[in-house]
Amino acid sequence: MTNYFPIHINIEYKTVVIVGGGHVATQKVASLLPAKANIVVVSPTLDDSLVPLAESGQITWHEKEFEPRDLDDASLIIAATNDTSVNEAVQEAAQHWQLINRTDAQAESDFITPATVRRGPLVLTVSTSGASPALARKIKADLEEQFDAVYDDYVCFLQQARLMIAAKFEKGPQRRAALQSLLEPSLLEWTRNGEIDRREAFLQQILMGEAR
Ligand SMILES: C[C@@]1(CC(=O)O)c2cc3[nH]c(cc4nc(cc5[nH]c(cc(n2)[C@H]1CCC(=O)O)[C@@](C)(CC(=O)O)[C@@H]5CCC(=O)O)C(CC(=O)O)=C4CCC(=O)O)c(CCC(=O)O)c3CC(=O)O
Ligand SMILES: NC(=O)C1=CN([C@@H]2O[C@H](COP(=O)(O)OP(=O)(O)OC[C@H]3O[C@@H](n4cnc5c(N)ncnc54)[C@H](O)[C@@H]3O)[C@@H](O)[C@H]2O)C=CC1
Repeated sequence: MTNYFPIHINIEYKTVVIVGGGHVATQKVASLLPAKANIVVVSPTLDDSLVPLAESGQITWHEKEFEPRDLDDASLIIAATNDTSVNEAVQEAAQHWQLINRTDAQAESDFITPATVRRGPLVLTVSTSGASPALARKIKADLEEQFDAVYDDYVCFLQQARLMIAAKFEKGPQRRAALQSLLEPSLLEWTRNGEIDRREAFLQQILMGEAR
């Protein structure tokens, strides 16, 4: 089994070439869109759900069969056709500095893509290292329930509060204690209930050095 190294790549405006425009390509596009990648799909056909994205310019569709020069500007490459020989040709054409995901051949891949839950800045990813993609998907569904939509606002609040604490306290035990007290579970509940005043009052107490 490969022990993959998990990283979060800043792929903004970098080119990701997806060869193939079917069901699997659609899943990969969905996880690339929030990362603001420059998504290029090379495929003679395009899944219905991708057509509006191509029309609105959110992805670029090259309506053609794969050729090696399609990879010229790619930082990442995803080979997602239903034809093994084409996926092999994509792999063959990739330069050594380009990272490739063979959606049909994990052992040949430089990287694999996890199942992902996004809640604003909070990003939860699940991988089974390819052992069971279906399990990764199921755990994702469980996480979506456990970490519901309110976490978006909650983590944004924590981010702002952390900046305020960092501006107020020097690095050291007092700052650490203040940051620790932000994890008081009531803050999540108040966020959930829209009790923003209570949340704010609690933060002000922390900033006054009254962290418990
Ligand atoms: C290795 C990896 C490479 C890669 O693609 O990155 C890979 C490979 C393969 N997947 C296959 C099948 C399925 N994949 C899914 C679903 C997902 N697959 C994803 C990732 C990965 N799939 C990478 C490892 C991830 C990990 O486990 O850590 C997810 C998590 C994320 C994503 O696609 O971005 C996404 C959930 C998206 C979401 O819900 O968010 C389902 C379930 C479903 O669709 O409902 C099935 C059918 C059930 C099953 O087979 O288990 C096959 C066999 C194809 C065949 O036999 O025809 C291969 C090929 C092989 O095993 O070599
Ligand atoms: N990683 C994953 O999560 C999964 C991977 N797979 C693998 O991914 C492969 C693709 O599956 P789907 O997307 O469901 O197939 P699909 O049939 O929906 O899509 C295949 C796409 O490849 C395009 N294509 C075919 N020949 C091409 C060429 N020469 N150049 C460019 N594009 C070409 C087709 O036009 C089509 O758009 C499967 O064969 C399977 O091995 C399957 C399920 C899940």
